Amino acid sequence: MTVIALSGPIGAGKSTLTKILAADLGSQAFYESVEDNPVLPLFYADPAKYAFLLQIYFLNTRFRNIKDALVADNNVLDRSIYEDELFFQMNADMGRANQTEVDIYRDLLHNMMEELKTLPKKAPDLLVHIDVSYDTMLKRITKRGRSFEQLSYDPTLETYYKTLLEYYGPWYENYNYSPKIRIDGDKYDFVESKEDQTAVITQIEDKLHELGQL
Ligand SMILES: Nc1ncnc2c1ncn2[C@@H]1O[C@H](COP(=O)(O)OP(=O)(O)O)[C@@H](O)[C@H]1O
Ligand SMILES: Nc1nc2c(ncn2[C@H]2C[C@H](O)[C@@H](COP(=O)(O)O)O2)c(=O)[nH]1
Repeated sequence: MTVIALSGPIGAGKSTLTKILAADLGSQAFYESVEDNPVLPLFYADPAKYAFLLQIYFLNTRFRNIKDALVADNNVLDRSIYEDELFFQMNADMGRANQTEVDIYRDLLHNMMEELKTLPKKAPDLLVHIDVSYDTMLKRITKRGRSFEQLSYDPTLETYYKTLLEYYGPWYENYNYSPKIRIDGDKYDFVESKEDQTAVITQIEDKLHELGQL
């Protein structure tokens, strides 16, 4: 039983690599709630009003995903729960949540994380982190085309995305819930190039071999 979690900024390629990796390993893919997420468009329209609600929504849906993924065989999760606090901290630092909301959210998150310790597997076996530059991130957000994520929808998203990248660097360095591997998302086009796709899969499989998980 091997559980892999993807991490990385918006548009890094997590969902795409989750699909590729799950197909390659014969695992089940677990995606975060985006298309069916009723709060996400509200958040992008009015971040200060909906930051807390969106965070609670993601926490709830991700926790359900994790409970399913950590008890079944061979799964790939398209974002780790460990990134949730990064998002909320950043939004709070940008003035979109107050200290009471931050304190309540943290308490709830840590309370729920305690529950994970009772599961057969307490953390993923491997975190696969996709690193991207701002230019790559923006190119992919544009390519995917969700209207409310576009700079034309809200030009202040440029600052939001650049700040997000600044939070991700230290987050990845400090991440220690499981072994981890960094994929160069600028270098590898695992959508258009079969060769790049193979190179990325090989890096991940080599790491799984090294860990005795494959
Ligand atoms: N390595 C890559 N090279 C080129 N395009 C990519 C790559 N990874 C993802 N994409 C494209 O970028 C967009 C965002 O990818 P997605 O997997 O949805 O990102 P995430 O789940 O991290 O937000 C999609 O249109 C996808 O086809
Ligand atoms: N404020 C938050 N936004 C979040 C969180 N997790 C995801 N998201 C947003 C970012 C994207 O617009 C969308 C999907 O994320 P992808 O990286 O998969 O494109 O949801 C969060 O915890 N807080």
